[in-house]
Amino acid sequence: MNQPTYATSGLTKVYGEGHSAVHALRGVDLEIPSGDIVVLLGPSGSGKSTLLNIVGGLDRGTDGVVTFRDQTLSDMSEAELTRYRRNHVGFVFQFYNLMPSLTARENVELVTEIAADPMDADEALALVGLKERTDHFPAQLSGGEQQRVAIARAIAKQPDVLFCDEPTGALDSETGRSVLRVLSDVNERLGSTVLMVTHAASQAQMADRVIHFADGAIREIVENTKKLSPEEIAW
Ligand SMILES: Nc1ncnc2c1ncn2[C@@H]1O[C@H](COP(=O)(O)OP(=O)(O)OP(=O)(O)O)[C@@H](O)[C@H]1O
Repeated sequence: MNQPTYATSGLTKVYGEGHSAVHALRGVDLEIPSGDIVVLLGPSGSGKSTLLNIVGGLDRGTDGVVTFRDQTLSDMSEAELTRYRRNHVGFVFQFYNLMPSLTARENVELVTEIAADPMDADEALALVGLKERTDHFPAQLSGGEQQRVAIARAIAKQPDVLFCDEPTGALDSETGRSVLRVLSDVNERLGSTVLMVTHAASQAQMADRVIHFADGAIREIVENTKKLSPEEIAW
C-alpha cells in the first residue's frame, strides 16, 4: 500500500442527543493510500457523506482520531481546518454550486485567488476540456459542462485530495462517463487522491480500492486488481 493520506481510528459521529440521536459512524478505522482512486459504496443513510465531510474538514467527528499525513484533523482549530481545506482539498458535489452571475473562468478564479499554489483558471478549464467555454455563464452550459467547471474549480488549487459526493448523480450516463474521465485524468496527471461516493455500484470498477459501507461501519474493503477505464463502465 502507498503511504496513507488519511487514517481514521475509532471515528464516530452522533447527530443529536438522547432518543433522537442518530449514530451515523460507529467507530471507523480506515487508511486511504495516497494517489489512489477510492470508491465508497453503501445504502442510503449508511454514513458515506458523513465520513467524506469529516475527512474533508467540513465537519467534525464526535469521537475518534482523523489524520491527514502527519497532521491530526480531529485536534485542529477552526482556523487550521479552514487552512487545511483551502490548501489541500477539493470538493465536487452532485449539484454543481456554481455562481450563476459569474463566467466559468470567474467561478474558478474564486478559488485560485485564495489558494496557496493554484494553477491558472484557464489551465484548469483546459484540463477538463472547456478551453473554448471559459467566458460562458453556467446557464449557457450543459449539466455535464457545469459539473466540469465545478471540477476545474476543485482542481485549480492543485489539491492533494479530491472528494466527490455523487459527482455523476445528476447526469445521464454518457455525460457521467466524461466526468469520470476527467476525475481519472486528474488522478493521473496531478496525482490527487480521489475519494468518491456513488450509488452507481459499477463505477467502483474504475477504483483502486472499494470500501463497502453499511450502518455506519466498514463491511469490506476490496482492492481492485482489474481497473476499468470510465469508457468501459456502464450504469
Ligand atoms: N445534519 C444531520 N443531522 C441529523 N442527522 C443527520 C445529519 N446528517 C446526516 N444525518 C443522518 O446520519 C445518517 C448518515 O447520513 P449520511 O448522509 O452520511 O448517509 P449516506 O450514506 O451518505 O446517505 P445517502 O447515500 O442517502 O447520501 C443518516 O441516518 C442521516 O439521516
